[in-house]
Amino acid sequence: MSQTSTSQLGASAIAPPALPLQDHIQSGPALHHLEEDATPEDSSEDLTYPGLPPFPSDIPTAPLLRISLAKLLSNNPTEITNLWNASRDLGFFYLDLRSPPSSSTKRDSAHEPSERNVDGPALLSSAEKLFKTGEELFKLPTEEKQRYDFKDQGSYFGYKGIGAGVVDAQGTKDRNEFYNVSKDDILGISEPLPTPAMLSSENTRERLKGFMEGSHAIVSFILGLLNDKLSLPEGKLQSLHRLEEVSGDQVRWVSAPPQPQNDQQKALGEHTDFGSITLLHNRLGGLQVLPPSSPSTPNPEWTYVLPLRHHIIVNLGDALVKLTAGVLRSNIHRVVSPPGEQGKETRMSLVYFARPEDEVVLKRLEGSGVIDEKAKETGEEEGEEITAKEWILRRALGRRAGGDWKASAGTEGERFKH
Ligand SMILES: O=C(O)CCC(=O)C(=O)O
Ligand SMILES: [Fe+2]
Repeated sequence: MSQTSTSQLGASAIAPPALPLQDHIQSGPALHHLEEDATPEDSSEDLTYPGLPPFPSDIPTAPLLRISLAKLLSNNPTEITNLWNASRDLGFFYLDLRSPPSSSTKRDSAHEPSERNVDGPALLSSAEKLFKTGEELFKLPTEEKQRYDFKDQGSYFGYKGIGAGVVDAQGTKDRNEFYNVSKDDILGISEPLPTPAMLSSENTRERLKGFMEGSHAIVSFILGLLNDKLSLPEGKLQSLHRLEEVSGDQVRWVSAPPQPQNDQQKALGEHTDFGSITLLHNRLGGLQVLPPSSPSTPNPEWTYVLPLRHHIIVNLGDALVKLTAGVLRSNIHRVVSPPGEQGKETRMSLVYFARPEDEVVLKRLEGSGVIDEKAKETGEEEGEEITAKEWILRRALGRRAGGDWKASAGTEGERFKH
């Protein structure tokens, strides 16, 4: 296969020419370049969201690699290398969920168990419907939504109102509301939690079930590819994330109303995600990442992630950092007001958070030379023994108003150590 290597910052790697991207932030030499295979991107594609103001063309955006799920499914080695590099360098990438454009990317191994239920277009249409559900959900009166805040019962599932979370150590209130739905509840693995009537209808539960199964299938598929690259024993990562086992996996709707022009606070404070893999459906800007520092970028700057239609944003969380001694990266991100005209809209995201099963102890996995090598290189000591359940509860509730901000820190501090 002919391969050319272009800069990771090249526009074709990130966004189509229809969305002119200015000089991107200078990312350091530590970042890998995008490997491109012989299939060129369709330059006529329009990746803006219809009916929404466009993301301003003069604002720099982060150099996330665009990876095609169809190419991953067809075992395209270049695409798999890009996935591996993105997972180590930035821990964030776009995943194009569209069907293969031509027979050249037909799945030749679609019957592998790890690929069952992997269906990008179906996930996109299911997300479309759930966006509408989310819009209706947040229209409910605040007092009604408030009845489903279960923080006092030690649970992060259910509702979190605007200002019920904090964005920094000073306790500044957040500017968004969440609704978290547990995978175990929807799949009948745990007792159902009380919900507003619109979420308990059979229709909505079926829709959520399909979305959770489809999201989980993509997560397992990605975990399988990472497992191979890490040279872990066959199926190891997937075995820690079984759909039918008890875990903190959840769907979250996030909604932030427009903010006053003269008072733009962070909607969601800086954080790394707690779990393993996050699949994020975004339509408006506002998400920002802090690119990894390197000798050429001593002062990394918060940089917007441009939402791309037909794509999701995938990011890795702390659990994978802990399991791999930092081979995989969980990058800091936050949410601010969408820029320009987009700031006049209510910003909603739909997220699937995949986490290790509750009882998985988050410590370095055995059986991988890549992980052993990394641990040796960084001198990583075996840290505290904490289960996924304890870790996620501590992190999630510590970011609520009145929680312990310091104790709820994630792996982001680690990056400054090495
Ligand atoms: O809304 C977004 O774009 C990101 C939300 C997020 O980072 C989170 O809920 O962990
Ligand atoms: Fe996040």
